[in-house]
Amino acid sequence: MVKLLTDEQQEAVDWQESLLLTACPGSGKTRTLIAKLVAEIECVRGTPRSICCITYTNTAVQEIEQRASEQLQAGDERYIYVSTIHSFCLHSILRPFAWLRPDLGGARRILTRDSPDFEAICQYAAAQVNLLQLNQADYEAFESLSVDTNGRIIGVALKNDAVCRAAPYFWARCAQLGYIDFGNIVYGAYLLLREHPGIALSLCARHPWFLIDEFQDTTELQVEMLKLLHATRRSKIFAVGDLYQSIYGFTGARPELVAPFGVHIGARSDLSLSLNFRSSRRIVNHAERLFPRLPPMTAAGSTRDYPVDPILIRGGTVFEAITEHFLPALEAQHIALGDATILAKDWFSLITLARELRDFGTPIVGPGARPYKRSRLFAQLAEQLCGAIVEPTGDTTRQLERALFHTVQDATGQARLGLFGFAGRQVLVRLQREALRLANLGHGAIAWLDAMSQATGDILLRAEYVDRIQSGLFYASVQEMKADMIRQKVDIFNLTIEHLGLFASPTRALRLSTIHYAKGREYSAVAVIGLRTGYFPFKYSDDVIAEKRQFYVAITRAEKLLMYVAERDRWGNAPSPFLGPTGLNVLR
Ligand SMILES: Nc1ncnc2c1ncn2[C@@H]1O[C@H](COP(=O)(O)OP(=O)(O)OP(=O)(O)O)[C@@H](O)[C@H]1O
Repeated sequence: MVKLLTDEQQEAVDWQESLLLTACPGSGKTRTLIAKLVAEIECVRGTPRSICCITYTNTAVQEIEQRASEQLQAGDERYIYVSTIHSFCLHSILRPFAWLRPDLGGARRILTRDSPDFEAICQYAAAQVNLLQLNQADYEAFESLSVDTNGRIIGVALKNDAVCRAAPYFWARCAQLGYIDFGNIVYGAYLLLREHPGIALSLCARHPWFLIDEFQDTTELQVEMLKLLHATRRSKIFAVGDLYQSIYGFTGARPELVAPFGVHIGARSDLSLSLNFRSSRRIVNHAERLFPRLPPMTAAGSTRDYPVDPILIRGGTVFEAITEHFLPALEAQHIALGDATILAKDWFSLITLARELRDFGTPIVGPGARPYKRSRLFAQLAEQLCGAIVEPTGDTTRQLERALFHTVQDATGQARLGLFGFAGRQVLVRLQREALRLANLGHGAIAWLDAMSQATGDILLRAEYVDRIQSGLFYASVQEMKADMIRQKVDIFNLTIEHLGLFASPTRALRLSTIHYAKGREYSAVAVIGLRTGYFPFKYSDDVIAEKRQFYVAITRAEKLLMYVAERDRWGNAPSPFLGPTGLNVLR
């Protein structure tokens, strides 16, 4: 099914040279990108080439693949290659060409926050510089370590002197244990591209177009890589983004690199998408007060005339603001809980609220909502199996397949791609049948978890996806989940299959999330919390405009209802200056 495009979207798709497209919030950036992806297949069909699309997160990759597949002819999937920047660097550059520079670590496992050795590696590196107690911010700084073209540290880690000093030990320890971190994946790929021009030639022979999503959040390293690709003169670049939505400065993103890059590659840059199909006119007006655009952003979607002004709630606690104002407003406007979100600058400000809302009986998803660690081996598959029992959706099989694949990978260290085929479906049918049988016994979620984790081990052992020792890991991880829940003071005997299923199909629950998580998403109703002086923007912030952009991203997620929450804090701080005369002017 071909989606209709506006004239401005169509003009961008039809442009046959490199293009930097500025797109205001809700202007159909993704729709335009997908239309370009599908349109350019015409020039590669029947060849070994494909159109390469690089986007920011795995979720965005899945969304683009899925939405594109609705418009593709049978067999055309092979002509699109959608990937995150890290996956592109790893699979298209580092691994195939690692033999040119084995020291760059192309053959190593990827180190993520969930890797079993992550904390031990950080602690080892920190100890080398006499940092003996690591806090959350230190782990985050290690996790986001990234470098510029000269290998110098950039981004948030720069503000953490101890982590900067510990970084060489961190990288050396990673190498020793056979890991590579995200920062070095991109840096290693850049070095290979720079030192071996043949690599760029081979990539450009394969991909006549590179489509780049969220270009405002690109780093110097990524810009330099694109320049090296463009220098072959064999590929064109279609980059789409919005400078006002650049919120990844902490990973080294530099929106000021966009314009010079456009000039460098001779890209057209006068085209912009200015119709917002997401938000009501009243919400768009607020966004325009924050960052007036040229041409102005205009509400053009079905919610255009929605008659509710954004609301400011001040004083009281966040919990009171949500339960006494936001939830009743959702009910009055007939907005489902699953269509609404509460946004905060960082996830720890959501933890207490999550606990209070859980006790209040409001179904929620997001940080603090899960009473156990998400990384527990059996957690993801258990949630998906429960979701399939409680509320199967059109996407259930696909999500189950993905969960099963990841669970087997975590248990065995092996990527068993066969799980996405017929053999995987057979295992899934067995798992689902057993999950349903056990749920029908009506003994509650804890008994279900115990029995189902053992059954999963047996089914996967019989299908030869795990060995005998690995088959016991699922039950063991359920014991860890139980311990997590007891620590969180959850009444585990009242936990139901519905509770577990909620995390798999969050359409019935209110989502609590950070603004970064919400980027690229849209909700009928949004409450932005923490709008206090000193906190938003942070009183020691050296980049208030970056925080203003973050606030801009938050308010432009809303379609119909927008609520600002300036809760009371113990220092009696006034509401955020973003709400005052220099910002939205909603303070009286
Ligand atoms: N030509 C169009 N006609 C009608 N609706 C459209 C059109 N283009 C996009 N939309 C709708 O507008 C909404 C926003 O689209 P999308 O999420 O792609 O915007 P975006 O530009 O990526 O936004 P943001 O940058 O804020 O994340 C979606 O619901 C989409 O279906």
